[in-house]
Amino acid sequence: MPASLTCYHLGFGLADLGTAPPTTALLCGAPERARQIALATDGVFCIKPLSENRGLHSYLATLDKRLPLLVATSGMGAPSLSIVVNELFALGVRRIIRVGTCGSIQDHVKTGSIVISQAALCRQGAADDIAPPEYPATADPFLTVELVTAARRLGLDHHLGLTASVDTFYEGQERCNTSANPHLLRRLQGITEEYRRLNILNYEMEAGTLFKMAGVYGFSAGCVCGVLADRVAGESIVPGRKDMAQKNAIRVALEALRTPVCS
Ligand SMILES: O=P(O)(O)O[C@H]1O[C@H](CO)[C@@H](O)[C@H]1O
Ligand SMILES: O=c1cc[nH]c(=O)[nH]1
Repeated sequence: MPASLTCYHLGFGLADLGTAPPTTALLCGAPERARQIALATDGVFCIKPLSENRGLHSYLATLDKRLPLLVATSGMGAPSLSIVVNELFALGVRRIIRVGTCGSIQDHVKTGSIVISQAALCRQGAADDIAPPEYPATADPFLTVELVTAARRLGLDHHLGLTASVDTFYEGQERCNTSANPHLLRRLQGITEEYRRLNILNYEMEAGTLFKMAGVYGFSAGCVCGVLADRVAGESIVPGRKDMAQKNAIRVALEALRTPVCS
């Protein structure tokens, strides 16, 4: 990509990334989480905010003044993530860790803990524009080992397993009591129980498409999410769990980058 070009959606280009452009990105659904990582996390030094175009807050940073890091926002859902990831790849990013939040659908996966996704059941329309539905949505195994090792080292309650990535927070995750739409399509009624029996751990809305893009484009992707909803007990976000869940997901991602065991 020519240095003079600005990515249309991200709102910055290679010329903004200095002489050693980051090849690693942390990608959050929420702009506040990107801001928190870049501006209020031990060991992360923000070189400069890059853009807030369309609410996609991005920062140029380093980890421990050593590893160049892009901290970016994907927005919610796969269509937005696909645009952001496409443009990050064009800028030379080759390793992406999604640092997200999720809802647990298993009794043993408690709120406040974290889930590291080894692969995703990808029920996402955007991903079908990139690869066929049956194309595997898998995380980079080495990066995933780094995330699990980091969680262990930090002594955090964590789970490694399968994630369901879907397009909607309400209908697609079988919410009808807390949704403005109480009518669920027949094919979605009972879907959470079905996924539970398939040993899927959690619901979120981006990992599957990220993993498929990683396979097709040729980059390394991982995903760590803090659990803030207990979908065995109910539909709502559990108050008071969000901060800890997010903080733990951030800690795991940074620790994985800090102390790699696979390379
Ligand atoms: O907290 P983030 O990273 O946005 O992730 C989760 O939260 C959003 C829904 O509330 C979706 O984007 C879902 O994947
Ligand atoms: O239940 C949840 C919580 C966060 N994000 C989701 O997609 N679902």
